[in-house]
Amino acid sequence: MSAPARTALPFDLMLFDLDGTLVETAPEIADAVNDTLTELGLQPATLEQVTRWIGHGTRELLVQALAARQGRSADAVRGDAGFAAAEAVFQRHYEARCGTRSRPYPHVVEALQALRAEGVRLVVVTNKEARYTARVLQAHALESLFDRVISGDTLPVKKPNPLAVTDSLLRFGVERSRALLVGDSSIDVTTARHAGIAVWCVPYGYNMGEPIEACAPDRVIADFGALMPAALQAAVTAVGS
Ligand SMILES: O=C(O)COP(=O)(O)O
Ligand SMILES: [Mg+2]
Repeated sequence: MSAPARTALPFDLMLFDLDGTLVETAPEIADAVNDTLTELGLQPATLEQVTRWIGHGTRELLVQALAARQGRSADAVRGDAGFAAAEAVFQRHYEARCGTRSRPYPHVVEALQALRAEGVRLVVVTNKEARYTARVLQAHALESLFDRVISGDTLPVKKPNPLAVTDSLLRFGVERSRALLVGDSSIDVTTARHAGIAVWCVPYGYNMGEPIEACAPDRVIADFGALMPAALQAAVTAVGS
């Protein structure tokens, strides 16, 4: 694929985390977790607990939920012969819940449309498994805004491994210095650091209960309404330096 023309912004490629960055998904994930726990005869979890378990993909989230509710270690749950059956129950419930209570965060759609109009390549990089990613994006008519969607099981490794980023740099012919990852967690910051690209974070997402500032992203933006102004300001700073 040919390299994109340089945009007026400092970035020709922007990669976006999904859960907690583009879309508020915790309420419907919590619904699916609690449908599953109830069906398995276990006590439900709170929204706060489920929110802290988001980040390493929904399979790992289910491991954490079962470990907490059964008083076992995560390793014991993963190694349990019955885990596949629990996963099938979760899959059924989460597919039914996807898109019911999730919402794109304020200004996300307008910001993505504005970036596309500038010619920036846009990629989703999420640890959520592809079957659910597709449903969430479809439910909110977001898929057509992206040039590529990379889920937790699209490549052999997931974040914080930087492969999704480095593979996108190659595919779109973009230099590291012209790419930005926008995320909400330490996993996103580490992914960007491993890939050698800039990382900006939103403070409202799911960072396993920690404030995002503790992860030292290059910039914290209040929301997607601040994304384009911050990028334009970074362009001015780059020209001035
Ligand atoms: O599904 C998860 O656990 C996390 O997904 P994210 O990478 O989009 O935040
Ligand atoms: Mg996230």
